[in-house]
Amino acid sequence: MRAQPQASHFINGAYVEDTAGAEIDVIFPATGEVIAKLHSATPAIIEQAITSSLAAQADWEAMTGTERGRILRRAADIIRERNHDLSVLETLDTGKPYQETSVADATSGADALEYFGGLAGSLTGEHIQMPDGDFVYTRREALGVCVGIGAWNYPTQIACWKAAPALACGNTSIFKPSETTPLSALKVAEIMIEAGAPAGIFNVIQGYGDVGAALVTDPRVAKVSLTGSVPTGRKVYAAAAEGMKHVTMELGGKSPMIVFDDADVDKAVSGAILGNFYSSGQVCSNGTRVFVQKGIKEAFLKRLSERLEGAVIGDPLDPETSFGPMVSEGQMNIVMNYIEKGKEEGARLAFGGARIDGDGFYLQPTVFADVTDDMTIAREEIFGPVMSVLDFEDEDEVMARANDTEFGLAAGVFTNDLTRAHRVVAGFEAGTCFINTYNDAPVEAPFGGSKASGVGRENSKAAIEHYSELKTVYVRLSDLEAPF
Ligand SMILES: NC(=O)c1ccc[n+]([C@@H]2O[C@H](COP(=O)([O-])OP(=O)(O)OC[C@H]3O[C@@H](n4cnc5c(N)ncnc54)[C@H](O)[C@@H]3O)[C@@H](O)[C@H]2O)c1
Repeated sequence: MRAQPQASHFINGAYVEDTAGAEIDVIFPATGEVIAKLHSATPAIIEQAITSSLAAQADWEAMTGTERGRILRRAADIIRERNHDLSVLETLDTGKPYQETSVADATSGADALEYFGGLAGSLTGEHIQMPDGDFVYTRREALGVCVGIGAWNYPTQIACWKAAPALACGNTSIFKPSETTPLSALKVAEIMIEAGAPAGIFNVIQGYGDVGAALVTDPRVAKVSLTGSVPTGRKVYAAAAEGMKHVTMELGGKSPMIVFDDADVDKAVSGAILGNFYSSGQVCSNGTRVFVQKGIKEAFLKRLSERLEGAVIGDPLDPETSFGPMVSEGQMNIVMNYIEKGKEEGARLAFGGARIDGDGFYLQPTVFADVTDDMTIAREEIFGPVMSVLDFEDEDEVMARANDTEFGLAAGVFTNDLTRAHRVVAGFEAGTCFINTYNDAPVEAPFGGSKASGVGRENSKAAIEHYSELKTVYVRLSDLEAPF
């Protein structure tokens, strides 16, 4: 199986290569096969990307929002037309089942391009009346060159969630995908040109962390948006602060999901499956600490095990497969270590817990019961298919325990008592909350984290504030006096 792109980078409307850059092997996680070989960006490539992005910015911003929006919406349409091919590529790159990529990856990217394309024509400043005829107006201006740095779990979606609002606001965008999943962002860049985008407004360059760091520290870059882990976020945020750059940080989590004993058990089990095993558990907002009220704990665990037996584990390109491999051997080993820690620290293995034999990086969906708050598996982000089930007695106790974490990305509650549901979400220290559902992330709704899980919001109108700034203009029509 080969998925070799024309070249590693896409700059100024064309594929570009520089074989002097460190090699990047792209591996199909289901088989371990190398499907493409790319090169990390050299300083010369980084320079080309920034120069082209800077050169394109003023003319792009000078277009009307409606014109910019039309191009983004055309790109969305092309992505939808090619959803099958793009989804196959995403599956090869990430190992996620086609059953998922065909509905949640390219389509989610297209949603962002369509939504922000639609908003672009309506972006305005405001008029503020002052006494004696004076007034203030604000101009909503682009920031300049915006850098996006991606994680490997949703490569197309992350590229589009960062590029679409940036471009809608008149910025240009440089995207560095994760070195683990570099393929699909190149396709997005190709499609932008096909949709009529001027060369240079969306450049993609590959590379390891050092390429990301070079982009973040370049004084010509105005804004950095990172999707990645908290440790990387701390480094990138600090480097951006040095240059007083705007940032959006979409980082990791260890989110709680609380199931009260009046909840519909089957729906709660569905929520727990969606919030732990979609994308083989490689989702930042996953509700990996599932607090189940004591009265329904055994019923919940029994139903969960029955439902997990129904997971179809296999070739992710087969549309029947519902559970694929981990993205890489390294990530599989990290998760295996956590599973061992869970056993050592006394959690009860209720389901799975083993690697599946073969060349691919497959793990079983895994559930630990009788987990306590101090266990490593209940404190650290695992980023794999490992659910921790914890017991609780009452609401006050579970709220304190749910919030006792440095993370604050997401949180969910399952209950049939609506008053309690709203009280509980108001008490969650998290940016994105769910009632009787888990992990829905439509483009119309803000998405992001509190506490160590992030800064800023992606999607929705809220993202506009993070990709533009207001210039204030005071206009005096009254007499102007001075003390001397
Ligand atoms: N909140 C969200 O929206 C969201 C979404 C997906 C994933 N994530 C998080 O991402 C993590 C998994 O992804 P990962 O392993 O690719 O994360 P990571 O932090 O290892 O890498 C993220 C990106 O940062 C780059 N990078 C690494 N060091 C850098 C540096 N010093 N300067 C600039 N860039 C640097 C990497 O090359 C990669 O492209 C998990 O913690 C997950 O929760 C968050």
